[in-house]
Amino acid sequence: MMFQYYPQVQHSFIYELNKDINFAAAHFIPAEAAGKCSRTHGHMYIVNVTIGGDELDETGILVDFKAIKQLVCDRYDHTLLNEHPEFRDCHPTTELLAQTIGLRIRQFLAGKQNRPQCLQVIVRETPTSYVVYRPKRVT
Ligand SMILES: Nc1nc2c(c(=O)[nH]1)N=C([C@H](O)[C@H](O)COP(=O)(O)OP(=O)(O)OP(=O)(O)O)CN2
Ligand SMILES: [Zn+2]
Repeated sequence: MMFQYYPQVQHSFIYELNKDINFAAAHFIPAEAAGKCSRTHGHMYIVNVTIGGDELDETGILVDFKAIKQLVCDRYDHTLLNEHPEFRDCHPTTELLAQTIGLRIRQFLAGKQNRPQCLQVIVRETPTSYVVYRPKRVT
């Protein structure tokens, strides 16, 4: 496992949890401007999710690391991203994948009594390209 430098997100929560997730997927960007990326190709996506909160649950955790991994991998690992309904009307760019993962995690966390918040999602598509998505805070 490679340890990486991650951009930090500012917050005042007591707890901050980070989960690294890797998955393999294919995609294509069906736009003339995308050049070679308009052809189907694959990536080993590297995702980092940051979650904050002030309260732990009855088990003593903010949120289960495994649950965060499953949310992402069960949906996207070894799939063609373009075939998912969330990318029917938009392209599976790094930006929109990060946003989609962020929204998915936010929906999952909304059901938790201890109210953890998704603070940041980083999606690395290649060794030289990554996007940081920071959802607007709901207060
Ligand atoms: N802002 C974005 N730009 C590009 C995206 C994207 O999602 N958002 N995606 C691509 C392609 O999908 C491509 O897979 C990644 O492109 P790139 O970083 O250019 O890949 P390289 O390995 O060729 O990078 P080098 O640093 O030149 O080796 C393109 N752009
Ligand atoms: Zn690509």
